[in-house]
Amino acid sequence: MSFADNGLDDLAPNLKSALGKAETLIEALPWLQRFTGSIVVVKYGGNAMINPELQAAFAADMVFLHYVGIKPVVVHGGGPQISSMLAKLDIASEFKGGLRVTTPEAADVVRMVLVGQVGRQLVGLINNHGPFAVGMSGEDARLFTAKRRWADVDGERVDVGRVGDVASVNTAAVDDLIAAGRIPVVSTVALDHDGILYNLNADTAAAALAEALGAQKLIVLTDVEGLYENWPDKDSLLRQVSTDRLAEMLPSLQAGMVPKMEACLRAVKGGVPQAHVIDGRVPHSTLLEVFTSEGVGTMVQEAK
Ligand SMILES: Nc1ncnc2c1ncn2[C@@H]1O[C@H](COP(=O)(O)OP(=O)(O)O)[C@@H](O)[C@H]1O
Ligand SMILES: CC(=O)N[C@@H](CCC(=O)OP(=O)(O)O)C(=O)O
Repeated sequence: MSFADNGLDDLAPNLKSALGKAETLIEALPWLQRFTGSIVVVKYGGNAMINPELQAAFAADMVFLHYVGIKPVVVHGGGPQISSMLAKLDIASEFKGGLRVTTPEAADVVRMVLVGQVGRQLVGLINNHGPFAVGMSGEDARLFTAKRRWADVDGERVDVGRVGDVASVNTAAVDDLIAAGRIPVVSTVALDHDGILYNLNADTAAAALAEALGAQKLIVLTDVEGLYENWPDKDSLLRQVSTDRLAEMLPSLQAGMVPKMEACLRAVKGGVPQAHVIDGRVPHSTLLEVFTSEGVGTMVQEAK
């Protein structure tokens, strides 16, 4: 029963509205109890960084999580930002199986854009609230060691150049930052054992990091409401999908959804209890996911 329905009809409108806010806060209580002290890995996709207001709202959400005792770790993308820089530099670029075909020259541009632009900007927005965010790339303290990755195009293994998978994760530096009350902001480039630079898909890297950190949740912000069973039929949004069903669906998925849903599957199979794909175009969608009973987007979990 809501406060407003509780025989309080003659209350002044401002007090009614305040009671509504109290209701919202109290709805968060079970979720605060459940997630306080937990690590939540949040992947912020380049397509969800639509405008400065949304980016600022995202940054505020991370700081909110921090203040309520949740430990957010941000892994950011930047696909559109990389594409626009490659176009400016007149370097051709295409995707195969959801992965960017990456020449050595393009890998340098990926590093420049992710580490030097997108990561910096996010760190700055979070730090508008206090000295919380520290940016790092997969190269720093050898967070990720990369190994070469091939794309899967209609069941065929396709060479996409300097695209890496995560061979191993060394969480030491991220652990230190979390222990110091900081918010790590991770850019997804990494070196392999021979020191060669690789471009990691940010969903893939976020999943590997969530698994290695023992995160309670992986939240992936993108530019659709979630996973649609029959894309692009907007009535086919899945609110929940089991790992078994997702594994069956994977071969039929298209474009960016392929690495994204592979990543969610990998995280949950690797012990992360829940992975969520949510709409980053909605301000504060992360808070809606974590603190409301109905959540938002698509949740992936093991079949019970
Ligand atoms: N089954 C599906 N459900 C939802 N989106 C899909 C599906 N299949 C393909 N897509 C496409 O995948 C896109 C998200 O992937 P991507 O562009 O790589 O996002 P991001 O930059 O957030 O990682 C959506 O905008 C949509 O066009
Ligand atoms: C190998 C590969 O495709 N890497 C991605 C890295 C950035 C990324 O993943 O960004 P989004 O999350 O915004 O898609 C790329 O070059 O676009």
